[in-house]
Amino acid sequence: MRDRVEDAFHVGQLAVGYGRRTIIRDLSLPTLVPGEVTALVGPNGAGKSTLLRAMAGLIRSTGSLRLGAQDLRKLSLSEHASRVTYMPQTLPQRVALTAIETVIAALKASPAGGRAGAGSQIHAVACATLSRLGIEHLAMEALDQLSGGQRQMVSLAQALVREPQVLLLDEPTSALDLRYQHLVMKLVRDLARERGIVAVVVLHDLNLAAGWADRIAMLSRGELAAFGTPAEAINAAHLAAVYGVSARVEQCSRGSLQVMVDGPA
Ligand SMILES: Nc1ncnc2c1ncn2[C@@H]1O[C@H](COP(=O)(O)OP(=O)(O)OP(=O)(O)O)[C@@H](O)[C@H]1O
Repeated sequence: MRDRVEDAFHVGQLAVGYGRRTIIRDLSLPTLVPGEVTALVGPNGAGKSTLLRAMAGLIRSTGSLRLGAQDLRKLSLSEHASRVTYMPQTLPQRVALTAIETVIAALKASPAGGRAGAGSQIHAVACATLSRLGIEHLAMEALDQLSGGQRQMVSLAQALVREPQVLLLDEPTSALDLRYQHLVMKLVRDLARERGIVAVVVLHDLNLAAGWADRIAMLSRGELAAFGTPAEAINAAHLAAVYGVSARVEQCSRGSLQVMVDGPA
């Protein structure tokens, strides 16, 4: 298990933009600790993907990005990527490879591939990852013949097999049916706990976020509007201010939060 302090992820005074347009200005997050899942939520265009890509080192930003004592800005992009894995919103290219081949390729390209050792072990690790996601039956299917949701699951397998310290998932459930949405969120939560991963997941479904995330980071126009446990961050006042909706947030008989939107505020 990773150490909560040594392997915590720190994002401080981050500023990100495209050309001259600033999207995120002076954004700091409370420390993200290993073993916890943070759901990054907010309206369209709030800057969620931009923030995730900056955390992954894929777009230029200023401010502080640290993993424990390690300043991520001092690392090469590949070193950064070996610690912080980013799964983009866009689905994998329709390449002429099977699902298992794409997972093996991702594993071989990461330090986890070196740790896995020989070819047969690499194959076993890739198979185990597909099984854990409940998609072992897709192993020999050509990626370009899979549905959008199935390709999203393979993309997630590619991210998980790299064994990152920080896992950044941009809308990993957007193309999934109900069962797989919950299966993916449960898996991310379980893996975060088991392996001490810092997981940040962009979600639009607030009920999914409230059900599976330890923390909610609510973004509005490039700024952090709320951060805390689901009960702290998701409430009628925040939903009205950030999303412009009139909503009720109630606890269901099993204890989880339920968001009911009555309409535009
Ligand atoms: N490559 C880009 N070049 C220029 N502007 C961009 C680029 N990507 C995003 N933007 C702008 O940055 C702002 C934030 O976009 P971003 O994709 O980060 O939002 P988001 O919160 O992830 O939205 P959504 O929920 O719709 O995916 C938007 O105004 C968008 O137009």
